[in-house]
Amino acid sequence: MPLGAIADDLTGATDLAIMLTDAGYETVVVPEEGTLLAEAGGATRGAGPDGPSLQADAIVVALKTRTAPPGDAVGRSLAAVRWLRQQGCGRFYFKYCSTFDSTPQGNIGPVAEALMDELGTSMTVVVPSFPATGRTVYQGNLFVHEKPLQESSLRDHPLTPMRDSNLIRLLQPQLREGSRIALLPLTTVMEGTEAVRDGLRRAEADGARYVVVDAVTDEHLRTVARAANGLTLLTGGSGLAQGLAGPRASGAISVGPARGRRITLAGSASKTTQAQVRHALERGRGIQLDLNRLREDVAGYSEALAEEILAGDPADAVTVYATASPEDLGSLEDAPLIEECLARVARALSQEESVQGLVVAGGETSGAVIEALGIRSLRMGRTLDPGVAWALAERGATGGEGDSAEQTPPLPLVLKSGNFGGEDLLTRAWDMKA
Ligand SMILES: Nc1ncnc2c1ncn2[C@@H]1O[C@H](COP(=O)(O)OP(=O)(O)O)[C@@H](O)[C@H]1O
Ligand SMILES: O=C(O)[C@@H](O)C(=O)COP(=O)(O)O
Repeated sequence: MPLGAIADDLTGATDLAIMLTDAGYETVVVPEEGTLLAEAGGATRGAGPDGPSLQADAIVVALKTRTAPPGDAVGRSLAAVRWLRQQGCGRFYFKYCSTFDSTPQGNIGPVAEALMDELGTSMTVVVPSFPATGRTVYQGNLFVHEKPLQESSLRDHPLTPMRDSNLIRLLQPQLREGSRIALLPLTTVMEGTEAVRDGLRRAEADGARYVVVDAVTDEHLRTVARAANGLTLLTGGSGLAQGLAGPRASGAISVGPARGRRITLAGSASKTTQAQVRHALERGRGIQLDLNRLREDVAGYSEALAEEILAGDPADAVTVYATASPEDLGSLEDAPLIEECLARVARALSQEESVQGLVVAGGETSGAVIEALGIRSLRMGRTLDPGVAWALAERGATGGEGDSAEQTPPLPLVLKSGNFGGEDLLTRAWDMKA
C-alpha cells in the first residue's frame, strides 16, 4: 500500500521525495496542476499520469497552497488526499515547511483539521524539525541554526514573515475551538521509541489532537518516526520521513545534468539563494531581471530575455536572477510578475534543443515553472545537498492527439527551495555527473 503525501509547495514536495527516496521508497511527485484538479473547487478526476509511471512506493502530490487562503487550501488538499486514496494509499503525510511558513491567517491548521476529519483519525504529530538544514525544535520552539525562528531571516520573508518561534502559539489560532495541542518534550524523545509511543498515547487520552514533538537530531527524528509509524496521518517537514523505513535500500534513479546550456533561474529572495547567486555570478554570466520592464510588459520582456540568454555563448553558465542582495527587493506586487516571467522564460528555453536541463531556485518560482512546462511527474535522483537533487521530469505529449501526439522527452531539473544548499550549489549542480 503506497504512502500518500501532500506538500504545500513544489520544492517542499521534492524535498520530501528526496527524503523518502533515501529511506527506501521509490517515489513519484505529481504536481497538482493539470493532473488532479480540473475543476475549481477541487473535484477529483482521478487522472494522474497514465499507467506504469505511477507505480511507486510513495506518491507525493505537490500543491501550491502555502500562501493560499485557508478555504482554498483545504479544498485542494482534500481533493489531493481523495485522489491518493483512489491510487490505493492508506497512510498519509502532510508536508509543510521546516520553518513553518504560516502567518496567523495561514492554512496549516485548517488543512490538518480537514485531513484528520477526512481520514477519520483523532491525533497526529507536528514535526517540522530538519536538523540537516539547521531546523530544530526544543520546548516547542523552532530554531533556524542558532537563532529562534522569529530572529532568523525568515522574519522578513516576502510572503510569510515569521514573527513567532513557538509552534503551539503559531498553530493554536489556526485550529477550531477546542482542538488541543500537547508538547512531547525532548527529554521523552531521548528516552527512546517506547517512551515516545507512550507519550503519544497519553497525550491522546488527555484529549490532545495535535502533539508538537521536540527533535534536535536525526536520531531523535528516527525515534519519533518509529513511534508514530502506526498513525494514519503524520504532519511535518521532510526530516521526519527519514525514519519511515521503506521497502528497498534506495529509490533513487540515475539523473544528472545532460549536455547543453547551463542555465539557472533564481526567483527566490532568500539570503541563502542571494549568496548562491553571487557565487555563481563570479563564475559565469548573470542577467538581473529589470523590474521596470517586467511591470510594463511581462510577456514581451520574458520573450526578449529568453532571446538574450540564447544569443550568448552556449558554453557560458548563465544565472537569471531577481535578487542578489537585500537592497534588490521590489514590492510584494512584483512577486507574481517575477514568477510569471521566469516561468515564461523556462517554457521558451525548454523548447530549444540546446537546453537539456534547468536549475530553478525558489519554491513558488519552481511551482510556476513546473506549471508552465506542463510537467506530469518527477522522479528523484541522487542528492546534491540536503533537500536538493536532480530530478527527471516527465512532460505531457505535444503536437496533436492520439497516435499523432509526440512524447516530449523527460527534462532533468533541479528545483531548489530558496533556503537550501551550500553557497556553491548553483555551480556544483551543473558539475554533477548522472
Ligand atoms: N526583487 C524582488 N522583489 C519582489 N519580489 C521578489 C523579488 N525577488 C523575488 N521575489 C518574489 O519572492 C518570492 C520568493 O518565493 P519563492 O520562489 O518561494 O522562494 P523561497 O523558496 O526563497 O521562498 C517569489 O514570489 C518571488 O517572485
Ligand atoms: O521544509 C522545507 O524547509 C522545504 O521543503 C520548504 O518547504 C522550503 O520552502 P521554500 O523555501 O519556499 O521552498
